[in-house]
Amino acid sequence: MSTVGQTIHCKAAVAWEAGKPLTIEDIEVLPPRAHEVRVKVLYTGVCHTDAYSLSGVDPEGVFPSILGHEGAGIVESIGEGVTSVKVGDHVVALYTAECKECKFCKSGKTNLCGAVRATQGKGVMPDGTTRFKCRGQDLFHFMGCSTFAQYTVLADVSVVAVNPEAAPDRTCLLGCGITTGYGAATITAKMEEGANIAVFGAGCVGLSVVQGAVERKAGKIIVIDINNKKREWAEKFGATDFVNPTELPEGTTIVDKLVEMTDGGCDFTFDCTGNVGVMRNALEACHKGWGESIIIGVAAAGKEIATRPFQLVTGRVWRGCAFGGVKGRTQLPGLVEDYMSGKIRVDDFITHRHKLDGINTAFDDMHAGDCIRAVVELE
Ligand SMILES: NC(=O)C1=CN([C@@H]2O[C@H](COP(=O)(O)OP(=O)(O)OC[C@H]3O[C@@H](n4cnc5c(N)ncnc54)[C@H](OP(=O)(O)O)[C@@H]3O)[C@@H](O)[C@H]2O)C=CC1
Ligand SMILES: N[C@@H](CCC(=O)N[C@@H](CSC=O)C(=O)NCC(=O)O)C(=O)O
Ligand SMILES: [Zn+2]
Ligand SMILES: [Zn+2]
Repeated sequence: MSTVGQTIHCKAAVAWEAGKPLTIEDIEVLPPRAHEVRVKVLYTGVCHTDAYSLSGVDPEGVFPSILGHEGAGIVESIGEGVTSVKVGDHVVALYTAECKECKFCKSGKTNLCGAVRATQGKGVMPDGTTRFKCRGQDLFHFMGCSTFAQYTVLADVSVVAVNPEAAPDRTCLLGCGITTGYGAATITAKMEEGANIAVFGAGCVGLSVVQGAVERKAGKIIVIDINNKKREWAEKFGATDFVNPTELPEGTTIVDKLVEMTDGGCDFTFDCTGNVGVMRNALEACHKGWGESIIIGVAAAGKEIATRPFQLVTGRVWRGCAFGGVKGRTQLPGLVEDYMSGKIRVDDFITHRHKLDGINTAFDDMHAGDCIRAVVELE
């Protein structure tokens, strides 16, 4: 029986309040309205940002909500006016929308898009309402995606169709972590061959920066992580060096160490931890005159970055990027093809797998230190 135009009853992992485990609930998913797409979610990754928002430190965190933003699935139905995808398309959810018409999209200077960002940050669809109900209550959306549900509704600008031959338990990871790191290295950083780089934090994002740097033929690719288990991971993805900052000799800082290893400082550094102290080290480990530090990590509400302005006066550059600077609708299908052809590694990132009812274990995995990405099957 067709579900088109009907409310769908299905399961979802609901975040009722900050800091509490998710609970598996029967929810109602309303039909998509104009310029919206309803997607049967097949797989979702669990990103550090989901844990960040669930913890309660995200200024945009609203509850009750359905988290998840690293998802892949199949279009179940479309609302009026949707032309960019059709029923049956294999799609990836985009937390960085691309409308192709707004000031941002037309600027050619950024992958950020202004079309749905304001409502997305409030946990609602562009018309200000939600498409989820549970126990008689509305549930908020998350990052325009809400992939911890068997069905979700997204704005059409927040969905991209990809090669249906690509396995959705892999393409879901291109919806955030891998694309973010790979894009930061290959799009945001204008990395020349032989550049010396340092990557702070060897999770999915950091290791993806490493694979992007290898692709750009960087020189030294130094990974810094406080967890020694990450050394093997870093080397597997092509890092030339690994440093655990907690094991440096007394009196030697991580900045001293990196400056010494790179004859004066790195050409590019990347923060993939979300720790503002690490962000400062990453900036100060850059080469005088030209070194660029790219902030990727998401820091908690109230946290601020600091450095001596002299660091910038003397030519170091602080910048940041969302989704690696990748334009989702324009560029993600190509990245999926790059995965299919073996140019981008995805399979290696999957260390843990769960069914929807094991989703809280996926959050525990993330904190246990031996997890790069847990993939959750929605069926
Ligand atoms: N800007 C954007 O578009 C995006 C940003 N993010 C953000 O990027 C960051 C990384 O995400 P993800 O890879 O999923 O996270 P992970 O938790 O998988 O990886 C973070 C890594 O950093 C390590 N780490 C923690 N503290 C330090 C420190 N002081 N020095 C060095 N290493 C440290 C962690 O070690 P341990 O294993 O011991 O915890 C872990 O290996 C997060 O802040 C996330 O919110 C994610 C996606 C997109
Ligand atoms: N809601 C947070 C900001 C969180 C944030 O910076 N998100 C990143 C993506 S993290 C993905 O895992 C991002 O894309 N930022 C740009 C954006 O427009 O949201 C807060 O308010 O601090
Ligand atoms: Zn993410
Ligand atoms: Zn736009």
